[in-house]
Amino acid sequence: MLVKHGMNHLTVLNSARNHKLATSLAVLRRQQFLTRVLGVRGEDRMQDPKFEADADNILRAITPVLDPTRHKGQAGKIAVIGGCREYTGAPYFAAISALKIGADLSHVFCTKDAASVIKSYSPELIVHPVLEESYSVGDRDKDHISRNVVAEVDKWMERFDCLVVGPGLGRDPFLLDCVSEIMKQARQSNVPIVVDGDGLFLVTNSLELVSGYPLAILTPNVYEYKRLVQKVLNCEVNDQDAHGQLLLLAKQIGGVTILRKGKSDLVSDGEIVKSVSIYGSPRRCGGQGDILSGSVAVFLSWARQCILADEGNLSISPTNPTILGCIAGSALLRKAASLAFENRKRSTLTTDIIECLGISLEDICPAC
Ligand SMILES: NC(=O)C1=CN([C@@H]2O[C@H](COP(=O)(O)OP(=O)(O)OC[C@H]3O[C@@H](n4cnc5c(N)ncnc54)[C@H](O)[C@@H]3O)[C@@H](O)[C@H]2O)[C@@H](O)CC1
Ligand SMILES: Nc1ncnc2c1ncn2[C@@H]1O[C@H](COP(=O)(O)OP(=O)(O)OP(=O)(O)O)[C@@H](O)[C@H]1O
Ligand SMILES: [Mg+2]
Repeated sequence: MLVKHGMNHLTVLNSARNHKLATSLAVLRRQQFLTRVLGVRGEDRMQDPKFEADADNILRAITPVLDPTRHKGQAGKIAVIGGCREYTGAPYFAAISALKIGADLSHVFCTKDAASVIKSYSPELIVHPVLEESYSVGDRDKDHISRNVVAEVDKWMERFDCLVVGPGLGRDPFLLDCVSEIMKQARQSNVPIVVDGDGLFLVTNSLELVSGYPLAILTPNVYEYKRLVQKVLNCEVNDQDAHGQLLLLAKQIGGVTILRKGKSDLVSDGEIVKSVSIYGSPRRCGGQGDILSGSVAVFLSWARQCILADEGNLSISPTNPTILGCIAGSALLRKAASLAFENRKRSTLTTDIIECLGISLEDICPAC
């Protein structure tokens, strides 16, 4: 085929090398330009040490001691809204991560197709097959079905310390309408919401669901962040002023907390910006964001408990529980990913990282 086009392997290799060289030169020139203009390399500004969170101390401060007088439920009850025909892994990863970190109960609200599959992954999860997609509803009374779906989740709502909306949710319009109603109920009950994956697709198109809700956390990956920036700020992602843009974005959505995932994780509530740059893993296998959303939900719940118990005298800063939850979740995931990679190298998978969550937390705050 190559010969047919008048190229042999050597010419292809040379042209590939030349292309690589030209790209490297272009990157170098751009970095030199930024260094001249900004005084610091653009990428490095995202890892400026003065913004780096004191993640270990935060983890120590908010992780509850294993007190024998506590009863089941006090270490956290998390619910994941997600899981459909296509995706069963994502809600499982989020929900099981919450348990592995130390939450007492982890629920999953998903479609009927997904439920038995998720149950078969683990008997530890409480799985509710309540969500419906358009294909299963057909011409039946959609209003009636929607009311039932929302009521099924709502009867549990008061018990939850945090909802995670989106891992493996899919994008079916009827299902997303029901989830919008569930989010409104959660907000009315003052239940914190971590929005991830397809939940971000929903929220980006219906910002009013989270706008002005201080207990909402958005955890966008690179594409989800791009879509959010385009929608809210009407511009492109600006990595030269990543902190400023994230601050502005969080402020524009009424002070929600945003955890921008990437080489460094950046967190802002519209007032401050913090970064977590602990070395994680070079493996980018799918599912790591799901571990993060489940972890953030648990740490946010623990941070809120701590703040209530200490009546605001927490010895760490910042003190916003959503920011604390994001920092703790991000740091723990990165430590676990690093440990898993040490053992598994290129074959590191999300399930390997989940197995390292416990030991990674143990290293920072021993159970006894
Ligand atoms: N095992 C599982 O069940 C998993 C399910 N997941 C779920 O899958 C659903 C979809 O999430 P994804 O993060 O995969 O989202 P997308 O389906 O939007 O993106 C999938 C991939 O497509 C590419 N892509 C997306 N937008 C792009 C763009 N604008 N330009 C170029 N490339 C682009 C990227 O490589 C991206 O990682 C979510 O519900 C998520 O929670 C993921 O969490 C991964 C694991
Ligand atoms: N380039 C990177 N270098 C180091 N860590 C990264 C990098 N990109 C992402 N991460 C880490 O991986 C975690 C998951 O981020 P990622 O962007 O993979 O999420 P995601 O695409 O939503 O994942 P999922 O597949 O679960 O949907 C983040 O907390 C982040 O710390
Ligand atoms: Mg994701």
